[in-house]
Amino acid sequence: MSQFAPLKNDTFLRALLRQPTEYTPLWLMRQAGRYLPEYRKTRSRAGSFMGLATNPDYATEVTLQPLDRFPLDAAILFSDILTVPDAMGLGLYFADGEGPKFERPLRDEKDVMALQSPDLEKLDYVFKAVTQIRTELNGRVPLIGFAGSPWTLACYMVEGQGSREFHTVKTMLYNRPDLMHHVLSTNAAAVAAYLNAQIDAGAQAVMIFDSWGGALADGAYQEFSLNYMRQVVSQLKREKDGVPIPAIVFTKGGGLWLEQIADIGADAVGLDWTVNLAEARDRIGQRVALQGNLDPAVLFANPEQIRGEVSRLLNAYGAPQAGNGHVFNLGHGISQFTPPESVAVMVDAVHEVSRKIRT
Ligand SMILES: Cc1c2[nH]c(c1CCC(=O)O)Cc1[nH]c(c(CCC(=O)O)c1C)Cc1[nH]c(c(CCC(=O)O)c1C)Cc1[nH]c(c(C)c1CCC(=O)O)C2
Repeated sequence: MSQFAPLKNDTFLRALLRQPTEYTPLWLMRQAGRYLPEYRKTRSRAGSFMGLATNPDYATEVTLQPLDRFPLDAAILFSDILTVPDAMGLGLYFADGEGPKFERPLRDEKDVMALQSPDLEKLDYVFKAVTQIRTELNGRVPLIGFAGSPWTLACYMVEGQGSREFHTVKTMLYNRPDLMHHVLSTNAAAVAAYLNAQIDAGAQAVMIFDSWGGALADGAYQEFSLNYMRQVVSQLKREKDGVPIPAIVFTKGGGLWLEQIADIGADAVGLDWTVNLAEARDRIGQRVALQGNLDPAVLFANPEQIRGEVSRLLNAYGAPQAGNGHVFNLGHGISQFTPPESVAVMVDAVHEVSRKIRT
């Protein structure tokens, strides 16, 4: 028996498991974030992004904010993928107005060989937040846990920050593939342990974000990103208290490799907005559920256009049939400049139009 309240809305979990649903469930990548004035308020009280993420009370508060505004079908833990390399000792910080950075990036053989899977104690604030969020959700909707892919984490760990060209990490990949593989297998072990601890703490589905897999060449993608996501997925707990825990994998820019991504053992594959949803359904929709894939920029348009684009996507997928399933989402994280009213229009349109398509 679970210590948590029973789920009142399990539409999201059923869609991931390719079971019938009355409508298409949705949630949004980065649904808790700067486009919400209440998020900005809590963030200024906390002082910084990490101040929010490391305090389970704040993390719970901001996780629930988008759900109080919109009838979304899932909550996602408020945290960041870079908490794992931080716990490995790389020293994560956010400089004002810039993205995330590491004080001690992996620069040479000595740095790489010293890398170890982190003591999960150091990430206890994450697991505490998971349990507190699940408790306060009180069965409203399922809670998603997440982690970065081994490759995407390695990009930040070697570059020391975000990058456009990935000069440093790709130099290591081609020049010293042995070192690259050492980083990636350490990351894979860390990510699997981290996701399993989130599942133990109460996460009801998990997602692996491979934001930079699409920066790799064909061949390199399979060797340096996909292989390690497969390792992670194969080590995940797929059940808790007798209930399945679905796993979602998302490679941004992975459209060319959908069949291979669908083959690594996850329940669902996330799609960015460059992918045609009807084609993706035909290619892999009987093997995995699909999640996506509205261009986040659609939310800058007027309500009529938003409803039109939502309807176009839902119709491209069509009515889910036996053996397939669709979770609506954006093709990448929501922009901080999104008007919250546009999100309300989109959420209502997804529920309304998808009910109609089913009848
Ligand atoms: C690459 C990556 C990161 N973080 C993440 C990824 C993978 C997904 C993707 O590709 O977007 C994942 C992430 N980051 C965050 C979440 C929270 C859950 C959610 O609501 O989806 C998730 C799932 C919060 C966050 N993580 C961050 C913010 C903004 C920080 C702030 O409040 O100032 C949020 C809400 C910071 C962050 N963290 C990261 C970056 C590049 C940034 C800066 C982004 C920016 O400035 O827009 C690394």
